Amino acid sequence: MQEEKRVSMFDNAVKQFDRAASIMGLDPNLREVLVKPKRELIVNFPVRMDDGTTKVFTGYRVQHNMTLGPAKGGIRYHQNVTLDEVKALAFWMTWKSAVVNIPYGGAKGGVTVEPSQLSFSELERLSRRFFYEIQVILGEEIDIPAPDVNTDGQVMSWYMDTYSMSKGHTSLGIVTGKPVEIGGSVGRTEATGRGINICLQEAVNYLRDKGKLNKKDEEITVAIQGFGNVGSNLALTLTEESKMRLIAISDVSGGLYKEHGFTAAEIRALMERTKNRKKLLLEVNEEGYKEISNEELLMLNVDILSPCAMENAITIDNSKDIQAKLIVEGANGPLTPEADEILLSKNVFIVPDFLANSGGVTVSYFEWLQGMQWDFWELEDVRKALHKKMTSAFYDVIKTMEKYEIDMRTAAYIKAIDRVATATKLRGIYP
Ligand SMILES: NC(=O)C1=CN([C@@H]2O[C@H](COP(=O)(O)OP(=O)(O)OC[C@H]3O[C@@H](n4cnc5c(N)ncnc54)[C@H](O)[C@@H]3O)[C@@H](O)[C@H]2O)C=CC1
Ligand SMILES: O=C(O)CCC(=O)C(=O)O
Repeated sequence: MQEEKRVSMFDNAVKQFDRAASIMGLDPNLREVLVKPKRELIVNFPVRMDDGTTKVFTGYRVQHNMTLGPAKGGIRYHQNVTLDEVKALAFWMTWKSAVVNIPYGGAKGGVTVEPSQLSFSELERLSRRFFYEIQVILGEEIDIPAPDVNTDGQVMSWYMDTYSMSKGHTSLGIVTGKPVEIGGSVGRTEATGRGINICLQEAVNYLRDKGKLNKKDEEITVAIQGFGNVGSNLALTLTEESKMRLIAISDVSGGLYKEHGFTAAEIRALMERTKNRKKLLLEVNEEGYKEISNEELLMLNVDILSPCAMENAITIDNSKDIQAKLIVEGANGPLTPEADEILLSKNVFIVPDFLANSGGVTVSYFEWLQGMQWDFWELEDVRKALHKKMTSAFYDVIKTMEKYEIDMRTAAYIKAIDRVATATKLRGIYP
């Protein structure tokens, strides 16, 4: 595990790309162009703390590729954020936008900070100052941030306000994931989880059609790691819209197990109680739930596992003990390449992260369209459009997978690389 952690996340991501590039016979000159990030910005910026002292924080914004349209991707606040991590996440954003066929490139940002150590007003000062610092490379048609780990609608509101103050007018298109009251889109908060559930349901349909899963929905068990924006909204859509049994959930504080499955009402209540980053286990102590650790959750005897927390949750060490037959990756990069290989060799069907979690950026795109036109959609229309985009991307990738007889991650790369490579060639590699 130590060995794996020292490996660069960006290098690991490039290994995935290279596998697809070699299968599709990508021109090596194009490979050079498509792998390297276009811009990498590092900012060290001061924040006044409540006790009157000043702390200097480090933040990043990486724009990986902008061929198909403006760069797009979230900003995370976490103590482990590094340039290498942000580069990998920006890289995946390029292929995410391309695979779901929206006119965006890829970017990502982050600040190295443990946000639970900040007061509300320190968080606001940090957010405003960071956004102001990276504004030099942002713009409504250049690079549009969004929420990621430990950032939310409130942080997006401060970003939008900071940018708008410097422009002298309200700029709705500069950031997505805003609250609906200030130009956000209905359906954005739930979008990533809802999109993962669409992929999960389609993967089950596909495996049933192929005779690889012979269970009714009622007999299918699911475990979800992570109960933040992504994991909790997946839990909610799954329990509301299918008969599958969600038997385990978890967050950083640990997990909860319920043999007969959580109901949608229970998930709603847990979401309400864990609002504002309160921890699942510290908030819940009723009977009926059994406490389990995150490691135990991953190894449960379930049909479907969805890691929706952080990267590298499943490694060379624990992958051998995973019993799920279907993994739908909600987080970005939850499997190390070694774990991926081990699970594929055990015939586990893996729906890759940048396809499965592309519902968030898809509804961000809808939000951006609405904001740029000052014209807003109904929830039903957002959900319908999301469903159409996700199912069409899912089956595009399935067709590619069957054509080359490869795994779904490599197929998703081939589909996405092909789109960006075609656009790059049409525009000209050496403008
Ligand atoms: N928010 C979004 O729209 C999107 C997020 N993602 C990815 O999904 C993942 C989760 O993001 P969000 O839900 O937005 O973040 P969040 O900050 O809302 O929630 C993160 C969750 O993971 C849990 N967690 C953190 N460290 C953990 C650990 N070591 N073990 C178990 N649980 C742990 C937290 O307690 C929390 O429940 C990240 O990989 C993110 O990049 C991907 C696509 C879009
Ligand atoms: O909504 C967006 O623009 C991007 C969300 C994100 O950061 C991701 O999909 O990883």
